[in-house]
Amino acid sequence: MKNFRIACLPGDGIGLEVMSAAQDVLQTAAEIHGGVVFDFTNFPWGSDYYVENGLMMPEDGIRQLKEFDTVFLGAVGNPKLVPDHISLWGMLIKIRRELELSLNVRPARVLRGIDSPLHSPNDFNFIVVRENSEGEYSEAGGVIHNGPDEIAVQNGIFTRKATERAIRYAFKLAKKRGSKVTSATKSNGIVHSMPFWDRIFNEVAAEYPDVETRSVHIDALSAFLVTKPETFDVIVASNLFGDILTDLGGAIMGSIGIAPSANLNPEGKYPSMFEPVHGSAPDIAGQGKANPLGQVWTASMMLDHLGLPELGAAILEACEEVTGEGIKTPDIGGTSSTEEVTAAICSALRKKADV
Ligand SMILES: NC(=O)c1ccc[n+]([C@@H]2O[C@H](COP(=O)([O-])OP(=O)(O)OC[C@H]3O[C@@H](n4cnc5c(N)ncnc54)[C@H](O)[C@@H]3O)[C@@H](O)[C@H]2O)c1
Ligand SMILES: O=C(O)C[C@@H](O)C(=O)O
Ligand SMILES: [K+]
Ligand SMILES: [Mn+2]
Repeated sequence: MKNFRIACLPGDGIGLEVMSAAQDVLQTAAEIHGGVVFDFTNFPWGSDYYVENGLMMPEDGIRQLKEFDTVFLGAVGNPKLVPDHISLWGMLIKIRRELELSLNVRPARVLRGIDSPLHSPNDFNFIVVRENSEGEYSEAGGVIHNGPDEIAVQNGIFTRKATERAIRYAFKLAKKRGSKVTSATKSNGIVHSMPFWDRIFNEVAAEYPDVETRSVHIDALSAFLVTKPETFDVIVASNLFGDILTDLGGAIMGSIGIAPSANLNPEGKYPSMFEPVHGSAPDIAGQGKANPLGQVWTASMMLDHLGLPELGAAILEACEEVTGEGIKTPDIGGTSSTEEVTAAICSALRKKADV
């Protein structure tokens, strides 16, 4: 029996609902496999924890997470209780930084039975590699003076090391997937960091002459993801651009509630963290309407990472069987609840074990 220790951080809002769903699916996957155990430890960190303790997670929280094989997170944020920049930087971004999760990998593709809002989605299948440690997400800056003289300064940080790491990972991924890399730039408007980004992209591209490359300004790239998403394979983007492109990726799949992500520590020095792209969705929290597919697909990516790719693939196939049968939450045009979709995925998985 192989035992995997998984630190689970449901977080806030629908994070709790989709986490419980994904844990049920993972337990079912372990049952049908027969040779693995997923040992979940749930941590109650998040906005409610903040109200009680003045922190999103305990002082030694990062040290606790380092003891696990992976971290599995739902969503963080409850703007009624805690300002969003405090909740995000106090937990999600803190974990990304302190566990050195410098890459955020976010696929988007057409899933069976889910209608894209696009007229001709043409079976797109792309993956965004988001630089996850710096860029536009930076603490460098501040606010000075008051009243009409008040000034806010926010500096973007682009290091050669992190830029090159993200771009190189994108090329390695493209070699595996067999096709091309698109770089998200904005070197016409952002005059220092983006020409620097382009220069490093071109340097790395020169080492991969057999991979087709192009640089596209982020504004045009956003439009192309709507008009011809099937022309993209791997897209590499800075932290903010990658953030925006991946909600767009979710939207063209049918809902941002479907999109998964892996926050990777590329050297394996610390555990990697897996979380869906979406947030805590306060508008639907507690109503049983949350789409569990983003968290469940994220679980499938986590199994790939843990060396169980067949089990990961079985989970994703089970999801597509269920959506193919029309068992879906309201965000993708269905009438089923989170629990009904989850139960259907678990029973589709059990059926696989019977054959
Ligand atoms: N990684 C994260 O934990 C993360 C990501 C984004 C936003 N947030 C936080 O979440 C809170 C809400 O942010 P937001 O409203 O901008 O983004 P959001 O992703 O929470 O919600 C945007 C819209 O998508 C819908 N949606 C999202 N996930 C869904 C799902 N699984 N099923 C069905 N519908 C779903 C919501 O109902 C809402 O209408 C804020 O506090 C924000 O900071 C956290
Ligand atoms: O990185 C962020 O800004 C938080 C959230 O929007 C995300 O995409 O993970
Ligand atoms: K999330
Ligand atoms: Mn986002």
